[in-house]
Amino acid sequence: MTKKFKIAVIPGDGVGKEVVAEGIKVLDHLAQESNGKFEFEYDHYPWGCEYYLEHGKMISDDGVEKMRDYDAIYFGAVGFPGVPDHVSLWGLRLAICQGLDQWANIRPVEFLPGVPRRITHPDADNLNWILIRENSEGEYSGIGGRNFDGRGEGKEVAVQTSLFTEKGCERIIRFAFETARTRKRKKVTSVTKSNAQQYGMVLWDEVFERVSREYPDVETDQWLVDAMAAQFVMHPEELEVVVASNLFADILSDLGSALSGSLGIASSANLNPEGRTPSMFESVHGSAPDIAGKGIANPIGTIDSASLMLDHLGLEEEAKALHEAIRATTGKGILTRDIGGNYDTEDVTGAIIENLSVVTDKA
Ligand SMILES: NC(=O)c1ccc[n+]([C@@H]2O[C@H](COP(=O)([O-])OP(=O)(O)OC[C@H]3O[C@@H](n4cnc5c(N)ncnc54)[C@H](O)[C@@H]3O)[C@@H](O)[C@H]2O)c1
Ligand SMILES: O=C(O)C[C@@H](O)C(=O)O
Ligand SMILES: [K+]
Ligand SMILES: [Mn+2]
Repeated sequence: MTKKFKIAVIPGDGVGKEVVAEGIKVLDHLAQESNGKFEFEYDHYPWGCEYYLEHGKMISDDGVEKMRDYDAIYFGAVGFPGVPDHVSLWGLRLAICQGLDQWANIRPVEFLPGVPRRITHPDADNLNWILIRENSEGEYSGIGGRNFDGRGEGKEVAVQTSLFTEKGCERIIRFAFETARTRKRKKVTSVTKSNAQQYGMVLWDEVFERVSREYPDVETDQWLVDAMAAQFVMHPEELEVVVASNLFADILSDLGSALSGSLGIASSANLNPEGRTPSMFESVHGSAPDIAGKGIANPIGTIDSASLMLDHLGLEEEAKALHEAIRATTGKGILTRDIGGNYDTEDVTGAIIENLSVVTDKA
């Protein structure tokens, strides 16, 4: 019997629209070639900054609730000049991630063959680490305010509060340890700034130490975020599973992707690990207004996120084949401009689809 997966598609803004269209081509190809094993049924949602300019909101009132009907959400990117970034981000990505309690955001840092990397490590081909971003609280609690009594120009104040709960820390830290158990080295590095952030991040550290005692088979390491940024560059071979707060992991994931070549190749999954709600798959990068509409965006981050989605849907073989096809494509030098090539978005997708047939024929 054919398995049917219902996918909500939210291309969003800027290059998000371009790269999601490419990801759908790849998914369609896989479904076509599956000999009736599975198919995808997509619903496209027009949410984003254009929608906001027309309707005064980033997503329809029942939008987040509607997402519960799907097996997964495939997301592009949000944000575009003309709508303040905090309005677009809170109105769409965070509304969905927090509304559906997608509390674990996984962001692999991968060194693809043929992609010039900005790291001098002699064994860069074998580097491969994964960032685990707390995705529900921390610096993204949204607690705060401005202009409490209209103090007037030059006297404004703003309060922005982080929220760390023991439950929130524990579930993401435990998730990191469980992830480490599935990997080669079995090592978790926890990143905080608990010298300066003496409440929330000290709580995080305490939870880390407590949970780590339940995983004696997993090696642990703890770093302050500033030193960790340097470690990313100096000793990437020491990294395997890196767990950090919402904001720190956000920043470190851009650093990791840049070291591996470009923001354009980094994939991610916003997971509700309990499976109570659908998870959302998207690139790490944003809407890239500087290159939007030119057909030159790198589609790999979004296509590789589709591979994470396939894996999540139980299509492990297809996920692996897609990932291998991406590696074969970069290995052959089919690269967009951000990674030193001259190919357009569609060329890369075409090559991935071509390589996919080669990979699946071999299997
Ligand atoms: N998850 C998301 O939807 C998400 C993530 C990051 C930023 N944003 C939003 O996106 C907008 C732009 O943010 P930004 O400029 O800080 O970050 P960005 O990731 O959009 O772009 C940063 C740089 O990386 C390049 N880049 C990004 N994706 C690329 C791709 N696929 N191929 C080639 N080059 C690529 C861009 O051209 C740009 O020079 C803002 O509104 C921001 O809030 C959204
Ligand atoms: O931090 C965010 O939520 C926006 C963006 O920078 C991201 O990485 O998804
Ligand atoms: K994105
Ligand atoms: Mn980011």
